Amino acid sequence: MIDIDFDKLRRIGLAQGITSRLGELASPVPGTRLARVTETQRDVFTLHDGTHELRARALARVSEVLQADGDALTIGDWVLAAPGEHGQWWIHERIAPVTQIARRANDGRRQTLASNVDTALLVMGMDNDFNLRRMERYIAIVKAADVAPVVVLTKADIGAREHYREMCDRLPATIPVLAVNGTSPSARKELAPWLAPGCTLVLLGASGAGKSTLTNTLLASDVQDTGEVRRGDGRGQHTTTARSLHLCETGACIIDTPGLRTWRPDADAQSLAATYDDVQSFAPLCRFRDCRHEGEPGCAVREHVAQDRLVNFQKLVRDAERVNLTALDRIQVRKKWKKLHKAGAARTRDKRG
Ligand SMILES: Nc1nc2c(ncn2[C@@H]2O[C@H](COP(=O)(O)OP(=O)(O)OP(=O)(O)O)[C@@H](O)[C@H]2O)c(=O)[nH]1
Ligand SMILES: [Zn+2]
Repeated sequence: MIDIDFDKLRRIGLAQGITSRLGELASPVPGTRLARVTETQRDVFTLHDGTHELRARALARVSEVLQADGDALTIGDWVLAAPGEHGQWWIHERIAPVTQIARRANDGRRQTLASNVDTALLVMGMDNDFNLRRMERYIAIVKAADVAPVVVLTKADIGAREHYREMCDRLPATIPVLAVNGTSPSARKELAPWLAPGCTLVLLGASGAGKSTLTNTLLASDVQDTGEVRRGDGRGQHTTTARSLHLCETGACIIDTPGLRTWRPDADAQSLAATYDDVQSFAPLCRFRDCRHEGEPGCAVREHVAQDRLVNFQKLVRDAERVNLTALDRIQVRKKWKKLHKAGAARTRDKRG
């Protein structure tokens, strides 16, 4: 039997996708408990089971299997854990995440950022840090991971308000854009539609963009609004002791991440291209079916999509293609050489024979 308290776990974001995966497990270890990873520190993990925080390590086979796939235990993951002999908890299984945001490090290794996330708050200041192209990259990366993007422009109180207009003009209307003062409680009201109970959000953006400020504002209990003072010991209701995955008053889970200015997408060119709704919807109207939207006549995409946005789109896709191609190319080249070598050896044999 696995120990699962659904009501309590729903409070820390347990959703249908994970429960059905749990039912599909071949042979779950008896006596294990379902819990969520709320903090990672090298090989020690903080888990939450809906009531308590647990400190755990992963069994070697769990980390090895994940590592072989370029995967790793990540904040937001759901795991099955059991106590060992000395009060130490062990992670016996990781439930395959429904969504996962990852990036490629410069050496090509995959780094996971957050698992089982519904919404990504893409945080950018309306100050010197403002950059339309970088925001478009963020959007493509999270959409390719099936996570819904919300653009949150911070420093509305001190930044250049026209940046808000620029962003709205640039992006398709399907992507929500907010301008907030992250230091003000009003930000909580503006973000309320994404803070429903059981939803998990991750904040992504460059260092100094205002992620931690916004997280703190979203986490603070609004005493004036509810007329209530925080209850309990801060566990379960408020995971105040956890640094990375926090429980918001509204019932949403919030993951704060370290600053990431740019990151290489962990997605192929095709899935990245598919995230540009506007390009995808106009492309069928181009005169040529294989239009690259690079100057062909009768191009509907060039007619409707802002030029700089299109240039950025093409760069993103080309970059992703190049990464794919180099890996593939290497295999192709190796195959070709092997073939030539074999043919050469066979010819030599024929001549001699
Ligand atoms: N006036 C104003 N200041 C803000 C706002 N958001 C953030 N700041 C300030 O900007 C600075 C950086 O904010 P942080 O929240 O630490 O930024 P961060 O994205 O968490 O940065 P890292 O933790 O390095 O990734 C702090 O001095 C904040 O007080 C805002 O909406 N208005
Ligand atoms: Zn075209």
